Amino acid sequence: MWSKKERDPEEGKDKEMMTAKVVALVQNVEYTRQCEGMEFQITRVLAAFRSCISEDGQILLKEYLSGWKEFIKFMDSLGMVFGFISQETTTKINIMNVYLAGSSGAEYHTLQSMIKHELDHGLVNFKELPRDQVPSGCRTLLRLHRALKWLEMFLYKLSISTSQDNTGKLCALAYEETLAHHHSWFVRQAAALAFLAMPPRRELLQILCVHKEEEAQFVLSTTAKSIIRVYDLTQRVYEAHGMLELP
Ligand SMILES: CCCCCCCC/C=C\CCCCCCCC(=O)N[C@@H](COP(=O)(O)O)[C@H](O)/C=C/CCCCCCCCCCCCC
Repeated sequence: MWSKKERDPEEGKDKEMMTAKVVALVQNVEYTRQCEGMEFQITRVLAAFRSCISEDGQILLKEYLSGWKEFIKFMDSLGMVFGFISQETTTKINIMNVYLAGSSGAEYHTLQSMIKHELDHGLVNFKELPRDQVPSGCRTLLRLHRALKWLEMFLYKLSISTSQDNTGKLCALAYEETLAHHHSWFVRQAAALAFLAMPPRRELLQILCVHKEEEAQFVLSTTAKSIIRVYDLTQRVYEAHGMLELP
């Protein structure tokens, strides 16, 4: 897995290196030309996750969710087999958007303000999920947060893979190590079937507008590191409030 130094390239001199790498990728004329016309663009994921941590260390929910909306385009490009995953992600994003657009929308500007608002108003259920209530923003975002760990693990495995590796197996291994224990038996079976339909590595990299091996490592590791920063900060905030196991 990514080393500690790699996990937080924003510290010290690595901050300039990380920012320079992201800028280099986004401004790479040849790379961005390769992406023209593509529905899913990894550079939009980069931009979203790079911009969702404010200067004072807040997680900006609008930007966070815009990164997830780009992920849905990726899943939709993989076909119907991934439809239930895409639909589930859309459902979670829609719940969040109702809160961001609602009468208390200002309280949902950041993860931290959302947690304070929902705790202050007794909106977070620590014991069970009442079926007759809209799930809280804290609980809903936690589900997306957990999935980011899967993505981090999958991107890492993909970044060190070769053309001989089976991407479905990489998906499944990352899923077993991160998300599976949060899911029901039925969901785990459905996910396992979806992984069988994962396109080969070469096709996946084409969706990422990557046509050279050396580009793959750079694009995947740069993307992963922008996601890791958000994941790690979100994890610390949830942990500080004892909210990592919200039902
Ligand atoms: C080459 C890489 C480019 C990056 C693009 C990757 C985009 C995909 C990123 C993440 C996809 C996973 C999102 C799934 C959200 C799951 C939320 C969740 O856990 N929901 C469960 C719990 O919710 P509650 O029931 O407690 O409300 C829900 O029960 C599960 C529903 C079924 C869907 C879960 C399937 C999880 C599969 C994870 C592997 C994703 C494979 C995507 C392949 C691109």
